[in-house]
Amino acid sequence: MSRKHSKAAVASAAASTEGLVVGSHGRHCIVETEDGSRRICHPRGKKSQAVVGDRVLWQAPPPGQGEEGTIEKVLERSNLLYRQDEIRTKMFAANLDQVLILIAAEPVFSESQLARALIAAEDAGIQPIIALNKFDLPEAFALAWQRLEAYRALQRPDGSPHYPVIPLNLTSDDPEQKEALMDLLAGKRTFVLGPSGVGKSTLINLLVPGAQAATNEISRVLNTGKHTTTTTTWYWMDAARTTALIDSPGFQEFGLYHIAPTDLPRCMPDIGALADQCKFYNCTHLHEPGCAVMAEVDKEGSPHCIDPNRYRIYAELFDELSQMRY
Ligand SMILES: Nc1nc2c(ncn2[C@@H]2O[C@H](COP(=O)(O)OP(=O)(O)OP(=O)(O)O)[C@@H](O)[C@H]2O)c(=O)[nH]1
Ligand SMILES: [Zn+2]
Repeated sequence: MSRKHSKAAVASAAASTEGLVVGSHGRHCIVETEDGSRRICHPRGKKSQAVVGDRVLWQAPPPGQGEEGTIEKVLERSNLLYRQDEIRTKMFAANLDQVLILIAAEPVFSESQLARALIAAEDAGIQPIIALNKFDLPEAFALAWQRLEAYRALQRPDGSPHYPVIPLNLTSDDPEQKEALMDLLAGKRTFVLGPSGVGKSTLINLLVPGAQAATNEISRVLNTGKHTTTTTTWYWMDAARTTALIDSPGFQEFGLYHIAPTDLPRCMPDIGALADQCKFYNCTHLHEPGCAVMAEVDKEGSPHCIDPNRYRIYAELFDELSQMRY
């Protein structure tokens, strides 16, 4: 082989291929190629640290050097869902269409955690859907549904619901419920977020044929002899690979350190709808005279009435995010 030819051969062997990150564990990832096959890849450097949902350019190893590839480049993301506290940033997933926030009649959900998840999704520009599971527990469900009233009432300027809020009973095999869920998810990449015990595994098993097998496969591939902790997992719901559910481990605290306190109204639509009518353009809506937001808190009968719990969450977050900054 001429020198020129061998150079070309090396270049083509080392050519990068596009792939989708479908699993991650620590710093390594599982990349799915166009033909659906999967392999472990390691980031080349700090800049190529990928998360589930990322499109990446990856390279196979040179012949004789095993199966594991390298991620050369993370392609530009359309969005990234993450949380951040004083110490670290935790990236959930990238390039999402929707976040399904799953809560349940039991265990009782934290409204503050729900509000935080909604704020993070708004900030990332990802459509949130709230699903309240376990409607077969009538008393607890009625209470929880009531607690969601402020969320159910939120509307976009055209009168459509700002957050779809859907009741579920995931232990039932009602075909209509399944069909409605399929319709909601069809053709989209949906990240499932929710505390422990709400029914995330039940949801995945209901909608993803062979989910357990897929999970086992990912653990098998990732488990290189070490103990494998929970990971974020991508599931295709259809053979054509157009609809995806992404499941992640639960979390304790949802830090929003990446959001400036003055950005909160933009991410809380009920507050944001009034924020530009305050007397002062830089009103914090906490104490200023002529504040249009404060005037509407718990104002019965007003179409712009702000739920007092929502306002309390706003004020607490404003305080928390301001303190973290100084
Ligand atoms: N009554 C009732 N129980 C449900 C429903 N959906 C799920 N469960 C039960 O709730 C419990 C928790 O469900 P999982 O699917 O394991 O919840 P998870 O969110 O995956 O929880 P973790 O594994 O802890 O993250 C299980 O015992 C389920 O059988 C429902 O609609 N009604
Ligand atoms: Zn104000």
